[in-house]
This record gives sequence, structure tokens and C-alpha cells, in this order.
Amino acid sequence: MPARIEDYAMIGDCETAALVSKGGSIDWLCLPRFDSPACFSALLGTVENGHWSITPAKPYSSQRSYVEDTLVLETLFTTETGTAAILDFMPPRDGSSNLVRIVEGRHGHVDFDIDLVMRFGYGRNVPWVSHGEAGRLTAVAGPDRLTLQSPVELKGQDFHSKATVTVSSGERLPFTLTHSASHEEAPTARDPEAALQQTVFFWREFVSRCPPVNSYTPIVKRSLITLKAMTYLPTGGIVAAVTTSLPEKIGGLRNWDYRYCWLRDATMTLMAFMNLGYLDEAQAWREWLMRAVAGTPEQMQIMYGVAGERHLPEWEADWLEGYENSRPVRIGNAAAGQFQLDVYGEVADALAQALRLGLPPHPRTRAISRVLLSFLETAWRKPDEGIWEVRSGPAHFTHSKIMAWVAFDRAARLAKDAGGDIDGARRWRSIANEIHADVCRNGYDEEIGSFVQAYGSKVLDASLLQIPLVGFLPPDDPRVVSTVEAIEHRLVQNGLVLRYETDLSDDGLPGGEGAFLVCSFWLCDALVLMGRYADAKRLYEKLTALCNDVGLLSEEYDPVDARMLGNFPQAFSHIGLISTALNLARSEGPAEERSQKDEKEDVG
Ligand SMILES: OC[C@H]1O[C@H](O[C@H]2O[C@H](CO)[C@@H](O)[C@H](O)[C@H]2O)[C@H](O)[C@@H](O)[C@@H]1O
Repeated sequence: MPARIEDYAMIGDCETAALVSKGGSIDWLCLPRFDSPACFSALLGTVENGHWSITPAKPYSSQRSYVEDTLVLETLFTTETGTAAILDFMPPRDGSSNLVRIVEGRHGHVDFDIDLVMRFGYGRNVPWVSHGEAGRLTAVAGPDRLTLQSPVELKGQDFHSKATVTVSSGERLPFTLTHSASHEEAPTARDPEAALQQTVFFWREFVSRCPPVNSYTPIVKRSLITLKAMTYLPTGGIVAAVTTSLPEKIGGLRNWDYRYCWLRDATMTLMAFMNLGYLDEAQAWREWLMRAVAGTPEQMQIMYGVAGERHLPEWEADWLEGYENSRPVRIGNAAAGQFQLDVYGEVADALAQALRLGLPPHPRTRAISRVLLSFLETAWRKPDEGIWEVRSGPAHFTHSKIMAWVAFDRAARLAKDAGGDIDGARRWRSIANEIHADVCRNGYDEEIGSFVQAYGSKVLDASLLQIPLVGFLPPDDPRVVSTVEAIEHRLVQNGLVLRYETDLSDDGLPGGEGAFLVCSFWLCDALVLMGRYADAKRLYEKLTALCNDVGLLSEEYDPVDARMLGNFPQAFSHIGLISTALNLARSEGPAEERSQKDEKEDVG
């Protein structure tokens, strides 16, 4: 049985990532990319689906943390006979992908059991394992090869590779697992100690550019490192999470594959990077975006593979029993074929912000924006699947229309700022005004005194918290105030915000889910704008207390059973953590910048 979600920590090399449990077991690793088939899938099944544990042979307690300002994980094991630590990390690539584990004796001695079970193809393919000289072990199946280099000789037993080893004070035992294509020559093993220095240097250099954010600096830095680890360095793409199918409800079927690049999640990540001054990452992402969306706007997808791939068919790995029996385990994501209107607004907003924050204009941005806006001119009237990617068919989601307004609003501002394109500015502003009126007429329900999930519906939705955040209406507008209050009243469970009322609306899926964490951060942001600082701070502190011992958040949290749910770690949640910290810490935070007054009267 896998560990609880919060008992995992992530290590990664900005091309893929692994999850390590508190007990020293690596239960998830896809190679060579985030979205490649996993070779360790115990997270979604059993150890027979692949894992690599190095665990004390006798009863132990463990404590862990990242080595300061890095993604090097240190797990300290204490047993009756002594203490020993494991340093787990994935060094920046030098052509091949390496997972390094250094076992270090600290006091007395500790006996460790090592169990390496390699199963390619998401836990199904048993490789041919051969034992070479000096602790070298090679596993091959189909296109993949794993090579383990270590001073310890592992022995084959029931398709596991095993050893028991004693580590004494002052001793260091390095293990390096290298992935390569099976048809190529195996790469020479990397020096693990030098790799450790390079990894520490890489992360420290990256995080040294993070500005102080009051008392929130340590958690902001941790989130920044987490987001960076979810960027695919070769292309600039950003994944929504490094896992698939961690359930939104234990035993439920809301299990999805997040190892792809959603324009929505990625643009929000980009905003977090930019707001902390990380313009290089923003630039890399914008280049990625320009390549990914190239083509006709009708063909623009809401998500892509990390290199911009469009074909992400969804299928089920039926040999995996699922996390705590939460089936199915899905690979790929059918949401890739959905029409989600809000994405245009998110992209427009991020590109406008990029220019405002000093990113030099991209030669193709304007052309692409023009084509997308012409498409959106008629498309905004169509129903869509919305930010929550419902599987019940399209509807006129209020949030989607608001984000279509954002697209035209930002375009009008840019046209005006970019040297007097008065005609363009007029045209975009008049469409923005039309959408604005449409939303205020159809998206607000007088009877319940709140904006609602979709035109004509009575259901509340946390995405409506974006209304003041994107500047659609000012935070003191009575309709905004009453919407925020209605959400606080109806969507907050044990202090955390649910996405919407799953029991009142048909999203095409049975069963409920936990509280979607980014929504609680949005509530904090709205409260800041409304001047309710004490309430915002209280909620923020509650949220940051949900981070696990190494500062990571999943997508959702079960407000009743008090445990993490959903894919892990999730970019959305860490974006929320960073952005709300900035809003609380700065008198003029990102929420206030984004929500600059509507310019309805400006161009006429
Ligand atoms: O709720 C059903 C949908 O859930 C997933 O989407 C969610 O995650 C996305 C990535 O973080 C996010 O962009 C979206 O807003 C969330 O609703 C899943 O990926 C979808 O396939 C599924 O329909």
C-alpha cells in the first residue's frame, strides 16, 4: 500500500520527477520525461508495479527536509543502533537522466534493506536484469534501460533486486540509477558526489534571485523551487503536476493525468514567476506558447504535451489497482479536446503582464493575438466546458465569459498603449463592453444575490472569485461583495473552499471531491482587495499549515478526513501560495495590479 500523499516528497531534474516516501521508498518515476511511462508505479498499485526502497531493517523513526534552498531531499532515520541519512536527488542532466541516493551513516550503525523493483510501462513490463562487475546492474525492456551503479551488490530474488547493508558512522554509500535508450550504449556512471555539488549549486543559484516576501519568504522559495521543478527545461513547457490519477476522493473515479501543459495552469505559473522577477522562465514559456499554438485559432488546444504535442489520448491502465483502490488509473487526458473559453483570457492576460513587467515584445505575439481575437469575436458566444473541464457537455459558464472579457480588455489596453492604435482599441473595447453587459445581465442572480456558475443556474462556483481579481468589477461593487459572502456561506467547508456544489450541479461525474486548494487562495486574494486583511491572513495561515513537512501541496484537501487529495505536488496550489503571499506582503500586490480599473469609458 502506498504512503499517504502528504508523506511524499518530490525530487526532479526539470525534465521528470520522482516521489520519495517518508520511509525511503521511491514509488513514482517516469523516464525520460514527465509524461513518459513510469518505471516505478507503486504509488498507483503495489510494490510489484515498481519501487526502490532503502529502508532501515529494524523499527525506526524518520525526519526529513530539503537541503536548504535546493531540491535535494535529506531523510534522517533513527533506529536503536544509530542514525543514518539518505540524500535523494536528480542532478541537472548531462545527456542522461540520473537518480542518485547517497546513504550516509551519522552515529552508530544502521542496517538497511534495499529492494529495487523495476517495471517499465507503468508497472507492467518486467525487464531482463543482468548483474555486471562491481555492483553494476542493468535492466532492459523494450526501448528502456536502467543501470544501477553502487558499491553494494544486489541479488535477484522473485524478480526483485535485493540487499541488506550496514552503514556505520562516517560511511557514505552512493547509488546511481541511470536511464538510457536500450539501443544505445549505456552511458558511463556519473560521479555521485560531484553530481550532488552540481545539484546544490543549480538550485541555490536559481533561488538566490527570489526577493524577500516578508515572513513568507521560506514558503515562497519552496513553492518557487517546486514550480521550477515542474518546468520542462528543454522546451519551457510547464506541467500541472508530476503525477497521474491521485484521486480527488479516496475510492472515487475523479482521477486524472496532469503531466501535461495546460495553458491555464502554465500561464498562472508564468505570472507567479514574473511577479517574483523570474523573467527568463517567463520568456522560455512564451517561446513555448508561440510554438505550441502556431496554426489556426480553431485548432488551439487548452493543453499540450511538454514539447507542444497535441495528441494526448486518454486511456486506462487497468492492471494498476489505483491509489488506495481509486480506479481507474488514467493516462492521457481527454480534456485536451475540450473547448474552454477562459484559456484565451488567461493567455492574453499573461502576455500583457509579460510586456508590462519588462519582457521584450515577441515578434509573433501581436499577429497571434490578432488572429485569436478575431476567432474569439464570435466564439465567446458559444457554450464551453469551462475552467473545471466538466464532462457533462458545454454550458454558458459565467467565469468563461468573464475571461473572454479579459482577453478583449487586455487587447484594448495593449492596442492603446502600443502607439495609438485607436481603431483597434475601440473595436476590442466595444466587444469587451458587450461581454461585460452580457455577463452582468445573465450571470448574476438577483434572487440569491450572487453571480452564478452558468447563465440561468442557481449553483455557486469558486471561479467567480476571479471577478474582482481580474478587474471585471471593483471589489467594493455590491454584487462582488455579496458573491464573495455567498461563496463563504455556501462553498466553505471546515474553512476550505470547494470548487462548486457537486451535489447541485451535473459535472458528468459521480461522487464528490475535496476542497480545491487554489480556490481558497483566491478567496484570500479577494478578501485582501476588499480590505478584509485579518480574515485573509487567517485563511492564508490555515492554508500554509496544510503544506506537508517539506512544504508541498496537492491539488485538493479533504476537509473532513484532513488529508491531501489529488495530484501532487500541484502547480495551481503553489501558484496560489506565492501569489497570495505577495498580495498580503506588498501594499500593491499582483491582485491589485491585475484588477486595474475597467477602461469602459476610456475609448469612445
Ligand atoms: O474536474 C474534472 C477535470 O479535472 C481535471 O482538471 C483540473 O485540473 C486541471 C489541471 O490542473 C485544471 O486546469 C482544471 O481547471 C481542473 O479542473 C482533469 O484534468 C480533467 O480532465 C477533468 O475533466
